[in-house]
Amino acid sequence: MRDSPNPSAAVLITQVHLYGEGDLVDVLVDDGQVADIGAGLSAEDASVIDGRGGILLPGFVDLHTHLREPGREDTETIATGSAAAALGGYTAVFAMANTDPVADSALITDHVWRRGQEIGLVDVHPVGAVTVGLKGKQLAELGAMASGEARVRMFSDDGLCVEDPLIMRRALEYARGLGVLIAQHAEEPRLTVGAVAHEGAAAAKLGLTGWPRAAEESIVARDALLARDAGYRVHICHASTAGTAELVKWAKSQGIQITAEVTPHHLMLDDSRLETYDAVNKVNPPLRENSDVSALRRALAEGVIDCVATDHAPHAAQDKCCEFAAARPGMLGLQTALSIVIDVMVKPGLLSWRDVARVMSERPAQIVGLPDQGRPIAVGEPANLVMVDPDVEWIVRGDDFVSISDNTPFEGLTLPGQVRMTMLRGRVTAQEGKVNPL
Ligand SMILES: NC(=O)N[C@@H](CC(=O)O)C(=O)O
Ligand SMILES: [Zn+2]
Ligand SMILES: [Zn+2]
Repeated sequence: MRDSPNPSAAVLITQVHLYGEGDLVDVLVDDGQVADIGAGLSAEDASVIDGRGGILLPGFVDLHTHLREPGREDTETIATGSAAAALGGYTAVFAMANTDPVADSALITDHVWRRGQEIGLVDVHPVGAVTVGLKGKQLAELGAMASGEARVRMFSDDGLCVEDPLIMRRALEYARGLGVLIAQHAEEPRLTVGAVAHEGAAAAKLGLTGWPRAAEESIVARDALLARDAGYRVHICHASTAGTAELVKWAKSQGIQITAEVTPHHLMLDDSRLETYDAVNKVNPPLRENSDVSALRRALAEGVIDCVATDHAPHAAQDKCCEFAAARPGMLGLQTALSIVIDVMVKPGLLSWRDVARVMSERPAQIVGLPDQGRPIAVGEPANLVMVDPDVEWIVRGDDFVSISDNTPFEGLTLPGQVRMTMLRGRVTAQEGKVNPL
């Protein structure tokens, strides 16, 4: 575990419900750790944060984010993405490798890690590419990235699928030797040539080329079998169909080591959104049908899908405000993820607050093997925390986000729940909507 660069002063968080449960308590944080928990605590030198009955959870861990640095700093940087993460309640994010240049060497992955630490708002863990240049032909130097300063623990060609089954098989075998995670963007490219939207009635009516469910599900099934034979784990990025949930359930029932994430947008939106031809709704995998949305919610509630990951994908206005087919896929997620989860999962009773801690913090930390994140809120544990006011409602305005880009599909929506404070190793990184840089 890494030490905090400047161990912070003591902080007393008063009047919070741990995991939204039980009586109100105070939590004393000192030297980067939870030092005491109880009613009516006092501490001479501590700064006090009035919890006002808020909910205290372990800081969120995002297994899937795009920060666009290096290469597209006009759309997001490690600094602005870190700020968005802290404001969203995150204490660790995994930055995907599809940058320019691609993060397929320790030179790049170490740079991303160091830059994240300099900014100090969230631990930015670089994801290494599985193949050189994301080209799918030759394995990247996974070992060199894993043993670099960033200690890369997750590899993915996200944006593209590791399409060749032999390369995927080799990747899993190497990953097993290194103890790292392979995360697959499941898309059989021969089935998605020219595809821009979910293959269904909505796309047919609008004349948009369809991305069939089978393009995702065939890779999920294949990779489950490859993981079985490798005797090693595989992680499925952004599950988007009912069939993917069924396949993951089946694979788990066979003892196959498979895990899966779902995005907030796939938990809330469906392809009825396409009608406006507004490319803010264009994303990979595409928004599916209402029946898929329901199945994904159920699968997350039941633990078939392990966690929520944002797939935060900033894009410039000129890459979004254009013809639907020409627009880039992807949408912002870091600053809306919690509120969407509250709206579609907590409010209808599908998840408790303790479950929110599980799907947004504990499971992702376990899946990727982060020892200091997703820990219980208990004395002696690292103080990576988020405090939430579940009752406040707010209106989404892309312009208000700290991200450089503003491509949110939730523009104008009233959402519940606000992050009041985020803390990384005892240091407040965001409070009442403001970030607190080092
Ligand atoms: N999700 C997306 O639609 N886009 C992602 C790539 C990806 O996650 O596949 C991006 O990098 O913009
Ligand atoms: Zn992807
Ligand atoms: Zn992605």
